[in-house]
Amino acid sequence: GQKPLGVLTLYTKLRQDLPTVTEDAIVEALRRRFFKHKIYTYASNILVALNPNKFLPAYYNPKYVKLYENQPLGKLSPHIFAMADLAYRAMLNCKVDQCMVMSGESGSGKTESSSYLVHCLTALSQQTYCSGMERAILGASPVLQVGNVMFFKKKKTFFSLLQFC
Ligand SMILES: Nc1ncnc2c1ncn2[C@@H]1O[C@H](COP(=O)(O)OP(=O)(O)OP(=O)(O)O)[C@@H](O)[C@H]1O
Repeated sequence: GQKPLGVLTLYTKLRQDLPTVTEDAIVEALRRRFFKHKIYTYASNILVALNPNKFLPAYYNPKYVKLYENQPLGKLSPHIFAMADLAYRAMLNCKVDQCMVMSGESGSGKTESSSYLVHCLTALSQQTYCSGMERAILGASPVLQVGNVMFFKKKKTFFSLLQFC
């Protein structure tokens, strides 16, 4: 296969896309992408999501959960499912609680993005590699939302999605 994009390559790619890193250059790069209906952009391992204010079916086809599964960040085009997969895999591999923080002004899409993350995490956790026992535990531990924090449980590790504006 294809050589995965490492952090260095990603950085080089960013440098190519943004020869001068100023606020104007960043906004302009995001604007150019937005007009091509590309609402997701990586800044290193952070995902910047722009609110398209309309449903973009091309992004959320369920097959993309599978496509982004277990892929190094940056190999495929930026996507919220890639972030879900990254955190999910870190939880499974390192057996350490994971926390995803979503920050943005009111109306920027935090709640909407949370539901895409929940959708993807739920799908990932129902994959066939889950043992029957894990599935039983998952089934008994539905996602819990307390205020702006959503919790998932998988074995002894917790998942939380935090939102703030
Ligand atoms: N990825 C997206 N695709 C389609 N529509 C979106 C997306 N993100 C946001 N929206 C639209 O923008 C609206 C506002 O988004 P959302 O409610 O998620 O904002 P928020 O950041 O949670 O706001 P608040 O902080 O006020 O709760 C949504 O109701 C939805 O119509």
